[in-house]
Parts: sequence; C-alpha cells; structure tokens
Amino acid sequence: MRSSWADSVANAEESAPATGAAPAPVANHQNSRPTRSSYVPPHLRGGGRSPENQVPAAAPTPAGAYPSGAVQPAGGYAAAVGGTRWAAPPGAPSAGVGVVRQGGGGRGAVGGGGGGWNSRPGGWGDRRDREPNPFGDSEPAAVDVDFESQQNTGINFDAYEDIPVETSGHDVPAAVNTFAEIDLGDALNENIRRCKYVRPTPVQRHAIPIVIGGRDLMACAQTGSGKTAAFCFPIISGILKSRPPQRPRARTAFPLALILSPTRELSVQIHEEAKKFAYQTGVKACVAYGGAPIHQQLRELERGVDILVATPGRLMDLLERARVSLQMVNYLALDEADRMLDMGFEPQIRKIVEQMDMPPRGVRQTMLFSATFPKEIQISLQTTSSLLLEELVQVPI
Ligand SMILES: Nc1ncnc2c1ncn2[C@@H]1O[C@H](COP(=O)(O)OP(=O)(O)OP(=O)(O)O)[C@@H](O)[C@H]1O
Repeated sequence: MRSSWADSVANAEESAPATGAAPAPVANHQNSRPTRSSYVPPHLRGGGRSPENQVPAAAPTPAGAYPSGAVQPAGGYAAAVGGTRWAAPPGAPSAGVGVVRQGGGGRGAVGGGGGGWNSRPGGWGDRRDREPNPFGDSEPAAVDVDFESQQNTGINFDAYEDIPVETSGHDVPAAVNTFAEIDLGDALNENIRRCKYVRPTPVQRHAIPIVIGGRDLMACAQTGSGKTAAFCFPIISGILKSRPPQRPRARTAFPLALILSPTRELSVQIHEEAKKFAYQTGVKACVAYGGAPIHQQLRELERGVDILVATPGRLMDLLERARVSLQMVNYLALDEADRMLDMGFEPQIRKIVEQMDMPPRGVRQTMLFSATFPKEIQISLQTTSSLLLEELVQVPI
C-alpha cells in the first residue's frame, strides 16, 4: 500500500509532541518512498527495448542546484523528506518548485466554474449516464463535508500551516488554505467532497492557484504528497470552464490534456484518481501504457478522451499510428519527471513535445512534477528547450 500525504500526517501526528508543534510532514523520502514494482511485459523481459517497461535505475542523488523561478517547501517539507532537493546555485533567490509562463495569466482566469460542460449545449453530459461510479456502490452520493470548517477526518491539518514554503517567479498567485478559496466549479467540488479531501496538501495549496492562474509550474513534490490532485484539479476545472471544443469526427483522438508518467502502474493510478475527480463532469480520462495489448486502449480512445494519461513509449506508438493527435492539448503534465529522465525517456519526451503537433509552450500550460531535481535532471530539462519556459532554462547551474 502506498504511503500517502494523509498517512504521513496521521503518523506524524501520532508521534508529535503534545506541545502542539508542527510535526515533520513527511518521513525521510529516500526511505519512505514506496518502491513501485515496474511491470516488464513478457516480450521485453531480459533486455527489453522500452524504458517504460524496465526497472528504473536508482535515482542519482548528487547535490543539485535550485533553478530560479521556484516554489518549494523549504527546510521543513522538502528538507524533512530528505531526498535530493533542488539545490540553490550561487546567488539563486529561492528554492524549489518553479513557476511562470511568460505573459501568462490569460487562459487561467478564475471564475465561472459552474456546472461546466454538463450544463452547456454541446457539452458531454451524455457521457455521465453510462459512467461507472469510481467511488464504488457504497458511496454513490456526495459526502457532506464542510469545506469552511475543514474538519472531517480527525487529522489536524492545521499543524501543516507552519510548513515553510518558498516561491519565486513574478506575481506568483497566492497559496490557498482551503479548496473553497479556489473556484474549481460545483462538479469538481462535489467530487472533492466524495474523495473526502478536506484540506489541500502543501503542494496542492501552492500548485493549484498557480495553474488556475494560467501559469506554468515546476514543483518538487514527493510520492504521496497529493500531486495527482495538484495537476488534475486545475486541468479538469480549466476544461470545464472552456468552450467544449469541436473535434473532427475521426478515429484520431484529440485529448485536451496530456499527463505523461514513467510507468504503467503510475499511469493506472493517475487514471483511477482522474476518473474520481472527473466523475459526472462529462470530462473523460483515458489511459495508455506499454506492455499491454494496444487494441483495447485504441477502442477506448475512439470513444473520446479529454485527459490522456500515458507512458511516453506507448504514446509515441499511438502518435505514429495517427490514433492520437496532440494539437488540442492545452495542458501538459509530467509526473515524476526525474524518474522519466532517469529511465531514459528524454528522447521520447523531446519528440512528443517538439516534433509532434502539440501547441508550443506559452500556448499550452506545462506542469512538471518531480521528487528530486538533481543537476543532471536540470541540464536535461534545459536542453529540452520546448518543454519549459525560457525563464527556467536560463537559470545558471
Ligand atoms: N487534500 C487531500 N486530503 C486528503 N487526502 C489526500 C489529499 N490529496 C491527496 N490525498 C490522498 O493522498 C494519497 C496520495 O495522493 P496522490 O496519489 O495524489 O499522491 P502523489 O503525490 O501523486 O503520489 P504518487 O506519486 O504515488 O502518485 C491518495 O490516497 C490521495 O487520495
């Protein structure tokens, strides 16, 4: 079972002194990060070609350098995690999660969450009728959670208010303390209640307003920190607030958001979470990963997809078969970017971002999540010039 942010809060709470001091938020990252067993399909066992089916090498842990344009739990959260953090280059203003799409702020205009596509002509409301309930039969209805009072789990989330977080970049949208402070829309709020999320985790507090604000984001966040919601909420909210797109009637799928993840297992996890967050909104999430027959995935894609969760190798396959087009992608999220680069996915990522039909940076929004940002990873990111912002790639190492 994965250890989660909520688990770590609970554990920390148990061991916290009775003085009310904030507990360490997450245990040592190197030790606590659950090891995912990497699926290796039979035909690739013993020297398979695709890195998405290989067991990743242990992540290097050199002292990295902090890029500028960043937000990160400083000292407390990230430091407590114990993994390789973004290390500050000489003169760097701050640590951590990066930000900022130059000239951004347009698309992410907050407001008008409403019922999204379901309430609009031409929306996708019909999908809801045949949508399986991802919460299971036992929990079909919304849970009555009071966002304002922020109390339903018994976990003292207030303890986490003390975690120091640094942000950098210009005009960084302010972090929020509650989901109620963000206009995510009624449908998504309903699903947050169904998930029984009461208070945003630290990465969610900072990342969601930044992305809702139309900016690019580079976030240093560990496994179990709530990253999935941090990128899914703004994506779903943004899709619901936008005009339902006119997509060609073709066998080609035109997703509006692409989430790249290094492994089949992580992709499936993200897909499962995304289905919960998007339940009854009309926004459809699909998953495509290597090491499994492609035909079922193709059939699912043919039924329509708004959010595509994919491993890089399988996505390349789908692109080369012209079964997926990236030309309508408004949101690109890379989860576990460090792991993807460690696993040798850089050429595929570069090709997906630079040589296919994806809108360029500045048109789409890019979110990059990584547990670590060692120097090698930063150099790779810098050379993947179309991936991130100029502001970020100009950072001296
Ligand atoms: N705001 C929240 N309140 C309570 N629980 C949360 C919240 N956000 C996420 N969780 C739960 O914490 C767990 C870990 O979250 P999540 O899977 O998003 O983490 P992650 O950082 O994406 O981890 P991984 O890298 O393993 O996917 C999940 O069970 C999720 O449902």
